[in-house]
Amino acid sequence: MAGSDRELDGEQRVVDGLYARLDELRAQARRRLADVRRQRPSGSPQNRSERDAFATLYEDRVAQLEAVEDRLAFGRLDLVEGERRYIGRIGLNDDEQTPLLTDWRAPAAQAFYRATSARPDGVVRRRHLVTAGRRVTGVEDDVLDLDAFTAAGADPDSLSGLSGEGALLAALAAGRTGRMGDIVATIQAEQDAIIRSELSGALVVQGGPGTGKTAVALHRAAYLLYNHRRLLERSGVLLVGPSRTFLRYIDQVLPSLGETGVVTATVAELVPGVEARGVEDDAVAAVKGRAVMARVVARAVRQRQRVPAEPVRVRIDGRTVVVRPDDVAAAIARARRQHKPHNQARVTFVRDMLSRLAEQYVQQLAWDVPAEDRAEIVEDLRTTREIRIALNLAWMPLTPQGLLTDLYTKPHRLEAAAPELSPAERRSLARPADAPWTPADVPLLDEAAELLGEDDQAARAQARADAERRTAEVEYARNVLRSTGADDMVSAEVLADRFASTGPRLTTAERAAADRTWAYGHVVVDEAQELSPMAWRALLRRVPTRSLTIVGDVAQTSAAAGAHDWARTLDPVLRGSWRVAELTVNYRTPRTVAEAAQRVARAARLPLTPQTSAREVPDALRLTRAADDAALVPTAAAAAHALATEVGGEAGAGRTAVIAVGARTAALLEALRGLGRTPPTGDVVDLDAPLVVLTPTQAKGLEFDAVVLVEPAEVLAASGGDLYVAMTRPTRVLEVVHSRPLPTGLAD
Ligand SMILES: Nc1ncnc2c1ncn2[C@@H]1O[C@H](COP(=O)(O)OP(=O)(O)OP(=O)(O)O)[C@@H](O)[C@H]1O
Repeated sequence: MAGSDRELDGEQRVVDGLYARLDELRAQARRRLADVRRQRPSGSPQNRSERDAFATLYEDRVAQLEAVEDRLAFGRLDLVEGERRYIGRIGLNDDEQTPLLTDWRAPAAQAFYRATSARPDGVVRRRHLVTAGRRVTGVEDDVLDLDAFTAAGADPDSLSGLSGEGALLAALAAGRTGRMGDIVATIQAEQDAIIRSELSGALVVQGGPGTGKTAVALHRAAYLLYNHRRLLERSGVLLVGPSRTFLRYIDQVLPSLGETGVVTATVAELVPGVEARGVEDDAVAAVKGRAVMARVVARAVRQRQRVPAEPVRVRIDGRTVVVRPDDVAAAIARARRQHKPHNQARVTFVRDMLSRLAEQYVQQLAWDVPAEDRAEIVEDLRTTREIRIALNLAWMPLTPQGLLTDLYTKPHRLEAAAPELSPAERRSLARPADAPWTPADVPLLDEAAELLGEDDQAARAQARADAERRTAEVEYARNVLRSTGADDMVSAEVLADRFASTGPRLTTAERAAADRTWAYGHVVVDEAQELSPMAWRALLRRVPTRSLTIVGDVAQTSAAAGAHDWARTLDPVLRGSWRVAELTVNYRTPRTVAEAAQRVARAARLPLTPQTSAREVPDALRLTRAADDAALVPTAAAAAHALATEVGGEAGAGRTAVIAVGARTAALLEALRGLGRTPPTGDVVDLDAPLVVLTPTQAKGLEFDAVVLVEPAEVLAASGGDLYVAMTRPTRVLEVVHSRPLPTGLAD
């Protein structure tokens, strides 16, 4: 993959020019930032927030230009008409606006990923540039149109080779760092088609382990942000992952692609203000995740709108008013007809009841009551304690937390609300009032929040005032952008958001993350097979446009409430309007390991997507037998210790994971400490560590150079999907340590 010296020199000169331009732009952005910061901090709040908004703008720009340092340019297209086009991480122009480097997401770059010799698309030659820092160390060419290539007088000897695989294989063989990297230089055609698929609608990407689903999802997010900047910058993009550990694993990919504004969350984090730290049995989580729980929550809300059995008599200023059951029933019926959330409809109910009670009161007076006095009577009734209690009992103002706690702590309430659940299932939901929320509670709280709503009178008045102020701010921002020539960097709307003189300056991402009812422009869901029906409902509420990228593998499901079949899971919530794309090449797992994993998966009857392996690694699958159960943990720890040394090398670069069922992890950690290792512990696993101990669920979506899988029969007993996940994490070695017989397929 070297390329002749002359070729390398030529490319070096081009690459030098590109970095020089990058440096120039960085200096320019830094200068502008310094200028803004130098402005006096005094002045009106409007001036101050404007200064802050510009400072953020330039800070973002500096950060973006810093992040693209590595492999700034990685490709070149030679076109039939003689044009040469360099492809890179971002687009660069010179001062005259002549393109120097084409952004990989631009239409003009597409042929770099898609052109083949069967369909060259006007490309004569595609060249991959291999760089180390700013130095060009090699080039690798695919000639797609050999006739045009020689007709143009090019020297076939200048070719480095006719295969396009070198750059890809080099990327795949690189040691793992504990953080996912981008694949922008080596995206493959089937991946590119998914990345560039249109924004609208729900796209499901199904593929076996290691086929690049996560990588593709992240590059698609970057692609959509680039091509629909105005829309998505304001509405935001949400990326949902299975755990905080996973989100940390991928958190550098989007910045390295020049994108920083994406909101990342787990389903457990979707309701602002709710921290779901509780743990519970998967079986209980599965009950909470069932679709029928939507009906249960709705019923629980309706059951808090109650007609009293007996009339309630209240004395007020020497007269008696009666809260009559039939009045309450009529008022409830009227309020319900508005189809508003519970707390908002309650306002109507209370108003209606007070006017009925006021009428009773007035009837008892010997004189005509003018309208203004009537209002006073209503107010007196409203503040009378007994009346307040009677009306609250009929229509209680509720919080989502209050409603759910009531269901979990009062068996009679749950029984009334959830006749669909068996008595044993209902008992399994019982918990003390002060127990922490669990991840499976969050979609239920969200469902409740949706049905309860907030008392929105104050909010509506505020919204009107905000809208007026905002129109003025956008107009002002537009003028500022026009006069400073910065209008290609940010839209007037986004800048106006940052002007907002109230409160601290917030980016779209920050505002979206803090608002339960935020409507995102696009949502990307990774490891989507784990989501329960209730989690899907919570998620879809956040994308009214149904513009989604859903990536996952129904063979890797471990959650009992998760999906084993996309149609069964998605049809009820997306009404059949979704499309599927498949990925079929495993770029991670060595062939022997991938094949063993597929045999095991087939034996466990998992819904497998066929795949081929891009990697051949000798001695990748190792089997180690421990004498008996007592020897299992010490043997596994010793194997992990040795493997970590083997793949870690001198620089300690490689990553090793020990994967075992939860009941084994404490003993494994202990044994490793005994060997002088210090594997990290805690909720969010530190993936920078050279050696970690994980359960299959924690390992989901991650990858390591080497994996020690402890007692696969145990993992299989918990879930076939778990074993499939655990076996497909390594890029170089899978060492299986067992004392019990191996599951079918593993050793064949
Ligand atoms: N085109 C590519 N070029 C280079 N590396 C790639 C390419 N596609 C995928 N990879 C690498 O393959 C590995 C697996 O990718 P990724 O984690 O996205 O797979 P996945 O399908 O999400 O796997 P899983 O289902 O196991 O979570 C990653 O290291 C990724 O960088």
